[in-house]
Amino acid sequence: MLELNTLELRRGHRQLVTDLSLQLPQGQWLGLLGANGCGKTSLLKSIAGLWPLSRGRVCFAGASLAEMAPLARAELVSILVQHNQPSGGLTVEQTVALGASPARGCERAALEQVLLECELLAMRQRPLDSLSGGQVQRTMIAQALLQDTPLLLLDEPANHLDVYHLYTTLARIRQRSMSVVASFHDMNLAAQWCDRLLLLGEGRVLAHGTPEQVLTPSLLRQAFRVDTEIHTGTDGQRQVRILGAAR
Ligand SMILES: Nc1ncnc2c1ncn2[C@@H]1O[C@H](COP(=O)(O)OP(=O)(O)OP(=O)(O)O)[C@@H](O)[C@H]1O
Repeated sequence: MLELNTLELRRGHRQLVTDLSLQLPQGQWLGLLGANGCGKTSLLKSIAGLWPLSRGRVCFAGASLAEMAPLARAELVSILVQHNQPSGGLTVEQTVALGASPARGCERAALEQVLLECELLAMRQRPLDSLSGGQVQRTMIAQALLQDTPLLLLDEPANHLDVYHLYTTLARIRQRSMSVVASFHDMNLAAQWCDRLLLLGEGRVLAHGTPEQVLTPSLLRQAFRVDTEIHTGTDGQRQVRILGAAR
């Protein structure tokens, strides 16, 4: 179980999140939504212990992540960050292997498995800086999966991925029964994959709940300054159609 207890998050003088408390049961997915600059990446980094909270605690399985030694934390949490710059000369396989647990080392079978899952076997020897954006993204997702942690943080997992690779990658992560906190710009994608959504804006949490509770025209107008129409599919899933800038 991931627990966020009375979190407050700031960047410089700007307050991004205040008084955020929630619990995410093991295996569930929480989607972060909100306009550019509202604090999705900062919140993910704070959960991972990469950016300090101004107040509050993040606990996983009852232990405070910030108070844990970095190696112990790396056994529990992995993070996919945005704007990955391919580092000089490493191949796909070498880059994925960097995700290996320092305690357990790089287990061959686990490495082969994630290369297979992320459909990287055919390009395993290619230098990362020779790949397309989507191929780099799949490599970085494979690196995070090799860590094999119970909590996975994904900053815009959809970046650069075509619809086939996006769907199959998320479906394979789903099969692993990890808890996931992921930021999305596509609200329909978030509604499809997440059990709960957290909508950020105006320096606070605008809403937290199921996709049905969060994806409403009034909340989306407040968060994104757009008018929307919400449909419910035959499978009961929320579908948002953007009508235009709010009038
Ligand atoms: N390294 C930094 N130093 C100072 N301020 C930063 C830094 N990174 C982000 N910020 C600021 O913190 C705020 C939140 O940024 P953050 O990247 O968390 O937003 P976001 O919701 O992920 O945005 P986007 O949708 O554009 O990716 C923004 O105002 C941003 O300018």
